[in-house]
Amino acid sequence: MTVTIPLLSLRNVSRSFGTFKAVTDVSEDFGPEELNCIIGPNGAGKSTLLNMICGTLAVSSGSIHFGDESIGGMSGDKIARLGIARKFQVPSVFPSLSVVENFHVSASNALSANELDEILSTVNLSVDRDTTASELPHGKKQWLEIGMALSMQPKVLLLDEPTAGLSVDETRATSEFLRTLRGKVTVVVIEHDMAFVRDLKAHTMVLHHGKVIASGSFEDIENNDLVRDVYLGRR
Ligand SMILES: Nc1ncnc2c1ncn2[C@@H]1O[C@H](COP(=O)(O)OP(=O)(O)OP(=O)(O)O)[C@@H](O)[C@H]1O
Repeated sequence: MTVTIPLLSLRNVSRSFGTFKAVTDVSEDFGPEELNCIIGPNGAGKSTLLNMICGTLAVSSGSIHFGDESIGGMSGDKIARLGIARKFQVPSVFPSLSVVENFHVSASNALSANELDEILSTVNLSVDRDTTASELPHGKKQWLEIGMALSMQPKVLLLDEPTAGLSVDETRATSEFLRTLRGKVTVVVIEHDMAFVRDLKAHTMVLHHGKVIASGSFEDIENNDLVRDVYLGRR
């Protein structure tokens, strides 16, 4: 029997703001090179959880392990250097640089021509390689930023609403290319768009009022009565 050791492991992770508990006792494992999704209504604690994983916010209690390293209290820079890359909801790119230059600037180690081509092709930007970032439409800026995070050659890629502001076709293309990352990098995506989450076929965790109310395949989640109640607004 093969035992998969989780790459990222959260145990009883909590975060309070004053007396308000934004995240309470979250325990979850993210396996190596798996696709994972975190969903939940507005204010459920999704971004707070991601912020704790990448070191933007300290945990109030509980532990976060990356491999066998405890990263719960580490600075964001140190966590990034260990191999956890984060893309925020609003694209932040170098507007006057070309797509390829943006990738080179983001790379932690020099990218070979093959690595560069692979990233360009993954995020559908091969034909735009020499386009100045400021001239890209919003959707391609989102992809550029995912490419910039991939240029760091991370072990974990954290994405906060990568489909924000994208068209239906762009959203579908995004889930298609994220699926190709399975087997290459551990991906954790926060999303609101249920069609996208269904398409992604990822391990899905549902947060509600800061607590995990369900975790499993998207089919399990979709058929879970409590999750349906939460999304239909009955709780
Ligand atoms: N710095 C902060 N100070 C005080 N309260 C905060 C802070 N950051 C988040 N919160 C509160 O914590 C709760 C969880 O917020 P969070 O942004 O993590 O939710 P979310 O699930 O990502 O929501 P959304 O889907 O709307 O982005 C919210 O009630 C929010 O107002």
